[in-house]
Amino acid sequence: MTNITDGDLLLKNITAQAPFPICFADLEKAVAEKIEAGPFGYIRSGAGGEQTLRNNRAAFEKYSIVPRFLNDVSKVDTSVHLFGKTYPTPLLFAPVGMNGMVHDEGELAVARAAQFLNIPYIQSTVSTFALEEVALAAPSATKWFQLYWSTNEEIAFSMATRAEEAGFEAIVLTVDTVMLGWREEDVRNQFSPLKLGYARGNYMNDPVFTATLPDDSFESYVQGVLQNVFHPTLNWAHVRELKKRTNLPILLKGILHPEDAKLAIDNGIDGIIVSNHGGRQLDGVIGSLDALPAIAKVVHGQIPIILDSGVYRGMDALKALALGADAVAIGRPFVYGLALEGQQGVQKVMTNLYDELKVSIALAGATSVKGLRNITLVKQDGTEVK
Ligand SMILES: Cc1cc2nc3c(=O)[nH]c(=O)nc-3n(C[C@H](O)[C@H](O)[C@H](O)COP(=O)(O)O)c2cc1C
Ligand SMILES: O=C(O)C(=O)c1ccccc1
Repeated sequence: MTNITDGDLLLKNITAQAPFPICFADLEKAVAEKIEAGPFGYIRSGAGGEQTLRNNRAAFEKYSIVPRFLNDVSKVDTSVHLFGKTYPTPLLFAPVGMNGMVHDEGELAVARAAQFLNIPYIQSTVSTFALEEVALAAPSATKWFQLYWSTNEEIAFSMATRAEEAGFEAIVLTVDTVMLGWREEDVRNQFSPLKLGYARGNYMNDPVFTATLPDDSFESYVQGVLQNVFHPTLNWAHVRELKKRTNLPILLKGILHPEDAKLAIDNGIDGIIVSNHGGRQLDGVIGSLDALPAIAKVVHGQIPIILDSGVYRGMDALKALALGADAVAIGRPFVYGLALEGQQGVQKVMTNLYDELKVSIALAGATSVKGLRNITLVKQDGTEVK
């Protein structure tokens, strides 16, 4: 429970000694000026002509909040309950690979920020640091492991087992990246972080993976990762097999169709992440927020729904929560914070999102995350959507 009468949540940003970018556009601009075009383009861009990337933002802009007043909103409860634990805020760290591209401490810095803020951290398969290193760096953070299936599926099972042994509390199987999207900006910049070795963290120390390599040269590792990380055969039978091989709850990340959400429930999946991978996979795809209402209808509270792709403000989070998400995951914003100021930068970005969310919930006339479901949203044309 946050007491909103504590003071002006914005003031600490105004009196800050060293100003820090306050919104997504400012963050992006600052990072563009700080890091090289290759890594910056890799992080910023979407696939193809970036229609999906634009759809994500357009979807948020299409919905308007119709606030209610004269409720006492002095106390706002932003807490959320997920898989048996309560967190102070409905925000999560989306899995983002290869953090070593923008900061030497990479995922370690992000996981430490997650621990400090008590926000669940989802570590990517293609991280610069190994999951065991992250577990050591942030032992009390809630950690989930994002799994990319492997062509050699024993590698996938090995990683899932390692995650469980290292104290990770859920497996997030990403289903939208069976091959890499058509990323034109990376062609322009002639940039591949995979080829530079930024994705080796979890592979280097995997006994099943290393046993498949001809030698321990850098080139063999990189080739091994490339051969395994893309896995176009992935299907529901693999999901069922994974369920047998792990005791952890499984979430599917990248669900956009209500039928797939239904199949996830039918297959005993524990949660879904409505996402189009931040517009980085198939171009021309529905904005994730636009996909949410139909999915929320089918899921009907049976399993938690997390949404990502384009949540760049507290007010965006509010809209997703009002339309049926239980929590939202943040991608690029925290990566930009990491690039600018490491762990401190990640904390500043997430704290600003959280503070803006608190202010927005209160100003919309609600006093809790659940209460947002009663807030009226209208679409651009004025039609009431809920
Ligand atoms: C640089 C970068 C790397 C990513 N790597 C992964 C990954 O390894 N696994 C994954 O499931 N999603 C990955 N994603 C997608 C994010 O988890 C998330 O879906 C997306 O960033 C959300 O959109 P947003 O950046 O607009 O917040 C990556 C995104 C970015 C920007
Ligand atoms: O860049 C990404 O979005 C991503 O998810 C990914 C997937 C496989 C290998 C490297 C990155």
